Parts: sequence; C-alpha cells; structure tokens
Amino acid sequence: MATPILLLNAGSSSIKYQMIDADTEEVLASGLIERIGQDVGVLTHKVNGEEFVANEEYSNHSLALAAMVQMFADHGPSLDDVRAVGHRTVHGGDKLTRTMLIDESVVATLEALSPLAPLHNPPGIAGIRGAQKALPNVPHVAVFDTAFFSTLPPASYTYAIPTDVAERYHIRRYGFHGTSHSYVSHRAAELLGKPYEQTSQIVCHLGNGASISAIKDGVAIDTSMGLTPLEGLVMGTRSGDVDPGMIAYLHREAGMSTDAIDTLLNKASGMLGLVGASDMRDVEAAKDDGDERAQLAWDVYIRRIVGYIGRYFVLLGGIDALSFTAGVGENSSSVRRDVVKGLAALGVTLDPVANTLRSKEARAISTKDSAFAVLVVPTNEELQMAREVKAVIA
Ligand SMILES: Nc1ncnc2c1ncn2[C@@H]1O[C@H](COP(=O)(O)OP(=O)(O)O)[C@@H](O)[C@H]1O
Ligand SMILES: CC(=O)OP(=O)(O)O
Ligand SMILES: [Mg+2]
Repeated sequence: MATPILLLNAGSSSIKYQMIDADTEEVLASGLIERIGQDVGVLTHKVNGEEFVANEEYSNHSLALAAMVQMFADHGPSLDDVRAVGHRTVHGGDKLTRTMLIDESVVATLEALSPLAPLHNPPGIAGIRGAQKALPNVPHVAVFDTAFFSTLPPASYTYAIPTDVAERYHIRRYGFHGTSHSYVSHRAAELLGKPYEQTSQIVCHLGNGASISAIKDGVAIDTSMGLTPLEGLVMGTRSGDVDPGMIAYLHREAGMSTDAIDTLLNKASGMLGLVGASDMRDVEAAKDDGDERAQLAWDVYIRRIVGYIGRYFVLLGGIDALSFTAGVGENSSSVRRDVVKGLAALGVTLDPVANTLRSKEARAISTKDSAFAVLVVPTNEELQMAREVKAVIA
C-alpha cells in the first residue's frame, strides 16, 4: 500500500510541487509553476521521466493551482489516490510551532501573520484554499519554516526593545527556511557519520531568499533571519541587515511611506538593487565581464556570509561541518570558494577539484586536513515535508 502525499511549496511568484510516496520516498511526480501574475506563466509537470509544459496566464495562485490539478488529470498520476496534502507555510508566529493539521483557526492565524511575511504567507494561504477545494476529502497539513527555530534561546531571539512593546506585538526573532536547515543538517550528520545530537554545524541556505543557521548538539541556537524573512544576508531582492535608522530617515528625508520602504527593502534591494539583476548567475556573469557594480555586489554578498559564519563559529565553539545548500549554495562553486577564502583564519581549506565538480549528490568539498568539513548538501524541503506530514496523519 503506497501513501502518496502531495507537497506544495508556494512562493511569491511560483509554486513548486511534488507527489511523494511517503512509504518508499519515491517521487511520483513533480512540477513548477513560474511567473504567476505575469502575462505568460509556465507550468512544467514531470512524471515517469516525461515532461509536460503549459504556457498560460496564471493571474493568481488559485488559478495556477487549478492548472496544476488539470495537469494531474491529463497526465497523471491520479490525485484521487493522494492521502494528504502538505503545505509549506512560512510564518507560524509564536503560536504555530510544529507541523499540524490545518483547520479554520490555523488559516485565520496565518492571515493574521501575513503582515510579517508579505511575500510568503498570502500565496501560502491561497495555495491552502485552492488545494482544499481540489482535494476536499483528505487532511491538509501545514509545515512551518519557523518550526525548526522554536528552540532558539532567549539570548538569540530577543531584540533589545522595550519588553512590553515586544510582548504586545509578538516581536522576536523567528527564523525561516527551517525545513531546509533541518533536512540539510540531518543529511550532513549522516555524511559525517556522527549522531545528529552530537554535531555542531553551520548551514548556509543560499537561494533567492537566504539564511544561515547555527546548530549545537543537534539543536538550532541561532539563525540570521528574524521577525520577518528580511533580516540577515544579502538576497536576490532583499537587503538583509541595514541600520534600522535608515527607515525613519527615508521616511522623513525622501518622503517615502512605510509601504514604499517595505517594498524597497524586500523587493527592490539585494542583488537587484545593486546590479539590476536578482539572479546570481547574471550577477556572476557580469562580474566576470568586469562590471564594477557586479563586483561590488558580489563582495558585499560574500562579506555578509563570512561575517555570520565567523560569529556562529565563535558562538558554537567550533564546528564539525559547514554546509552549503539551495540554488546558489548548491550550484555556485565561486560563491563557495570566496566564502571559504574569507574564512582562512579558521583553518578551513577547500579541495578545488571537489568544489567545481558538478553533482546532485551530497558531498564533501574540503581537504582532508581542513579544520572542519565543508559540504554541499542539496536541500529537499518536499521530502522533509513528506516525512513530517506522514507522521502527523499516522
Ligand atoms: N548555477 C548557478 N549559479 C549561481 N546561482 C544559481 C545557479 N543556479 C541557480 N542559482 C540561483 O539560485 C536561485 C534560486 O534558488 P532557489 O533555492 O530555488 O530559491 P527559491 O526557493 O527562493 O526560489 C536563483 O535565483 C539563482 O540566483
Ligand atoms: C522564507 C524565505 O525567504 O523563503 P524563500 O527563500 O522561498 O523566499
Ligand atoms: Mg526556497
């Protein structure tokens, strides 16, 4: 008896999905709907080694989801066999801290948290609504990006603002990409051949959004994203850390509204703001062509990562492994090379051949005499979600 589970990972302009047999962990189908909200969207559906592509306008996430359902109807596998649907849900706040069945009160809480994750929670909710309509008779389960970080100690999650304000508005650091940090750190422990609970690790999730986590004895103790997924590293379109004084300054001096500043920092900053392109492949190509703006953006990006790793290295008192994951972390050997170059004081060294080898497998890229292992571990948020959903419906 197979247990097919449908996993939905709704982003601001895309939905990634997989159907996984939770018993064998076999991928039964996978797909990606891109450019939701633009004139022409792209839906790519993969099943049995075949690929089916549709180009249509998907003006919102509900319509995109309806197109996905149609793909399953036309090309299989049948959605009738699906036993549960898992939803990547970005902000769970301080109430929703573990994988759980979705009911109306969960959706209401997610709606209330939307201001804290404006790029992520609204599409997540649209995904839940659309999937509930398409698959009304199976359990729907929410898997939170924040859950892995519910173990952060107060010294890590507390902002130095008046306690009554923090409490009234639930202002604290939550952390995101937790499903990925959890999957990657467990996989890294396997590669190290050490029990998870005995590992100290730093994980760099470098995708469009990016974050770093510090894990001590198998417990997350710090991470670079905070109240919202804006804090920390430089990202595709997000600034990461800035002096918070900049917000009031822009408001007063440039006459910008709070919404305009929010959009500036979340959607027009990062690589896009510095170079005019949010995709690291474009930034790297421009840098290699001698574009000075791209070189500066690259240096800012790398320096921020190196700074966080140094800080977490000290906090952890040394580490067993530093892992790179997500779109940039898995694919850009130059980002990995330059980050490790910046960490020379820690005695870490890369094997340049292993670093540039292209592979989809988790692997070590450091030399034998490196002070700690450097790993590339392809993330698999959907598989991690399938495991958690299976446990919840059991
Ligand atoms: N070969 C590559 N070199 C550098 N960056 C890459 C490469 N392939 C993909 N990327 C980067 O990965 C990003 C997407 O990462 P991903 O983890 O899928 O992000 P998200 O889940 O936030 O959409 C792209 O925006 C691109 O910048
Ligand atoms: C939380 C977050 O930043 O997610 P993503 O990287 O998918 O944008
Ligand atoms: Mg992602």
